[in-house]
Amino acid sequence: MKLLDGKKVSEFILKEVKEEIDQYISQKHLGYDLSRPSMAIVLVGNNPASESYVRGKIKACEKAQINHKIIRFEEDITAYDLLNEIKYLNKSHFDGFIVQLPLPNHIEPNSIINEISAYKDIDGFHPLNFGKMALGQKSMRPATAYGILKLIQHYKIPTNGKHVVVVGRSNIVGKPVSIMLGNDFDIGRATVTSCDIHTPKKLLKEETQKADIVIVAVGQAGFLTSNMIKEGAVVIDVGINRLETGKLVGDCDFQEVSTKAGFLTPVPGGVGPMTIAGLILNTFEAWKMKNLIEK
Ligand SMILES: Nc1nc2c(c(=O)[nH]1)N[C@@H](CN(C=O)c1ccc(C(=O)N[C@@H](CCC(=O)O)C(=O)O)cc1)CN2
Ligand SMILES: [Mg+2]
Repeated sequence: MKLLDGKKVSEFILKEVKEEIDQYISQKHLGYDLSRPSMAIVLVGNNPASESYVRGKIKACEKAQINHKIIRFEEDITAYDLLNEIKYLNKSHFDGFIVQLPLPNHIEPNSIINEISAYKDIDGFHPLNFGKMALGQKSMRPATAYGILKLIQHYKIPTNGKHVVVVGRSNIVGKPVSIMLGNDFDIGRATVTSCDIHTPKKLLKEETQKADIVIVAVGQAGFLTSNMIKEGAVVIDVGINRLETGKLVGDCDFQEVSTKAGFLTPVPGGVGPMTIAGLILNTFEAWKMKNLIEK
């Protein structure tokens, strides 16, 4: 079994992005002095997991030399005030921004996401970007799904004509990764089956046992066991579950699955860092679009 080292691949991507930015700036595209890309992160409340992910995003910005700012709000901010901040950020100098999820229960996330300028939506969550992604058009792509495709690409794992089973259909992971792997691109052209936590376990097992690639994103420790996969399968574990012991685990029974899978992402160090790499790639793309480097 080979580990798919998301930590290493993400470091590689951040370095590459930094160097490409350096190059564009030194070339003075269209004769202008370009400033480096910039991102803002809106963080509401003090959810410890969100704090940790945001720290990861800041570290990645530092490595790629992307300017960054955290904009913090108290847990009890109103949806109205948060929307006003979004409207301000849409017009600001930031090339892109995100609203860290989850939001407090009194704020409906779609009412906020839908107001983000599609040009600055570096999470790729806005309906315009999601729609373009689904149609196979150039767009900002949901960061986790984008990161998973980059990981598959890095390890030269074929997807063309392969059977992929995605377990989980959230808007930020399961749904976009299913669509992207079914699109007509090099990293795509797969036969994709979309399942979730409601798929009867017997049917789910029949599907996953046939899969060349299983992507599991359900948020349940120990959900995917070795009797659910075929020998040599590629297993991509998107889960992040913190056990009572404090240990961080994915959705796979790692010990079991690692004896049977051909490739497997660890948790931590697999998909998580690739999510952040996807965000950095989107920021780079938003910056290039703004500066007319790419349309
Ligand atoms: N606005 C967004 N909110 C959320 C997203 C998102 O893409 N945009 N995704 C998740 C959380 N997430 C990014 O925000 C995220 C999750 C995990 C990691 C990560 O690097 N995990 C590490 C372990 C970190 C730890 O020790 O806690 C790993 O797997 O190695 C990065 C980003 C929900 N919200
Ligand atoms: Mg999902």
